[in-house]
Amino acid sequence: MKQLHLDHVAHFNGEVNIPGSKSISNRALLLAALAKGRTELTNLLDSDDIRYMLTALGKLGISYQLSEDKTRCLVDGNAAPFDMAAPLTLFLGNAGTAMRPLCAALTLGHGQFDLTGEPRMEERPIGDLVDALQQLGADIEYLKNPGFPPLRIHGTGLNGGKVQIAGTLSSQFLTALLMVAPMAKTAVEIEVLGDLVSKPYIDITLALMQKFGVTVQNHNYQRFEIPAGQQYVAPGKLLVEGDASSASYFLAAGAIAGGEVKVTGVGLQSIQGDVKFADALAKMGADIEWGDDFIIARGSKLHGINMDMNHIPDAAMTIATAAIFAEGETCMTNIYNWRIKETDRLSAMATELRKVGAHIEEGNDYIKITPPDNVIHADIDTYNDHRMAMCFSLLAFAECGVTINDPDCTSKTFPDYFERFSALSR
Ligand SMILES: O=C(O)C1=C[C@@H](OP(=O)(O)O)[C@@H](O)[C@H](O)C1
Ligand SMILES: C=C(OP(=O)(O)O)C(=O)O
Repeated sequence: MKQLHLDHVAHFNGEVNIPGSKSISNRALLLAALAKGRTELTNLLDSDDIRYMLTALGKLGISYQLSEDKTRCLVDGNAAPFDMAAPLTLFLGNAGTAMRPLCAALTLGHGQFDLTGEPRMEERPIGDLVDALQQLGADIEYLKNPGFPPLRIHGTGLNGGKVQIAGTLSSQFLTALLMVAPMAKTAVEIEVLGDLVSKPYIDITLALMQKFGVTVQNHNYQRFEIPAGQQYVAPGKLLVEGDASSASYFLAAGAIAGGEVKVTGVGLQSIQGDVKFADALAKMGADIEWGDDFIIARGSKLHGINMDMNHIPDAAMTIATAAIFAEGETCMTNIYNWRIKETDRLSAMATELRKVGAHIEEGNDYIKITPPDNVIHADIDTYNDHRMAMCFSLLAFAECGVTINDPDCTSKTFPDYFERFSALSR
C-alpha cells in the first residue's frame, strides 16, 4: 500500500484556485446531455466521479468533446431521453452523483440498462429513489440486494402524477427525481416525506435546472410542482464554480496554521451550500473574509463548537480534524448520513481521531471530539474515502506530522490534492 508521510508544516500561505465542483459538474453534464443544443462547460472537474458520468453518457450515444486538460467540455444534447436498441451496462464506480441521477434519467427513454459500481456502491442505499420512480411507472429490478445497486432498468417512459419520496437518508434521491420530472408524460407533484437531509444540495439542483430553462415550484422543500412538457435547453456557456467541499481543506489549513489562505472560484455568489463551512470555521474563531468569488481564512486561536452540521455533510468532516487544533470539545450533530457515504464516516472518523490521541464519543448521528494535549503521530487509514485522506492532511500541522495511507483515493474528487497542499506548505 502506498503511504504519504507529511512532515510538520509550520507555515501555510497562498492562493488556490479550486477545481470545479463535483456536484455541479455531474448535474450539468447530465442536463446538457438531455438538453436541446450545445453546452460549453468550463472549469469542469477532472476526477473519477466525473469520468464515470462522461463515460456513461458516451455509451448512451452522447457526443462530447473534452479539452486536453479535461476541464472544458462541449456537449451536444440529445433533446430527448436516452434510447438504446442494445442492452447496456454502465459502471459508475462509487459516484453517488452519477448513480442516482442516471438511475432516474434512464427510466425516461427506452432500452435495458444495468447500473453497477464498486463494492461500496452496493452497500449505499437507493431504495427510496427506486420506490419513487416505481410510483411513476418505472420498471427497475435489483440485481443483488433489494434496495441497493446493481440495478436493471427497463426504460418505458415515466408517467406524471403525484409521487412521494423519503428525504431522510440522502438528498440525491430527490435531486434525481427533480431532474427527470420535467420530462415525464404529465405534470409531476413531489411530496417529500420526513426531514430532508443535506437540503442545500437541492438548491444546486434547482439552480441548474433553471439555467437549463426548466421551471419548478418549490413549496418549502416539502412539495414541488413540475409542469409537464418542458424541454431542457442548453444555456450556451456554463462556468462550473470551484468545489466548496474541496475548498474546506485549504480554508481550515489557513485557520489552523496562522497564515493567510485565499481560495478562488467559490465565494458569496456560490450556489453550493458547502460554502457555509466558512461560517462554521468562523464560529470556531477563524478570521474569514468573503468576496463574490473568493474566501480568505486567516489564522487565529480556534475553539471547539457545538453545531448541527446536516447542511454541510461533506465539509463537516474538515471541522472534525480542525477540532484537533481547537481548545475544548467540538460536538457535531445530525450527521447520521455520514454512515452511508464512501465508508461509514462516523466510525472511520472516530477510529482515526482516536489514533492521534483524541477522546471521542461516537453516537448514532453525532460525534464529540476532545482534542489531545499532545497529538500522536499515526498512520491514518483512509477507507477508500477521498475526504478521509484530505481532512487528515491537516494533522500535518501537528509537531509530529502524519502519515496518510492510500493517498491516491483523493482521485474521486481531487486527484492532485496533495500536490496543491504541498505547494502552500512551508
Ligand atoms: O447532490 C449532491 O451533489 C451531493 C449530495 C450530498 O449527498 P447526500 O444528499 O446523500 O447527503 C453530498 O454528500 C454528496 O457529496 C453530493
Ligand atoms: C458523499 C460523497 O460522494 P457521493 O457523490 O458519491 O455521494 C462525497 O463526495 O463526500
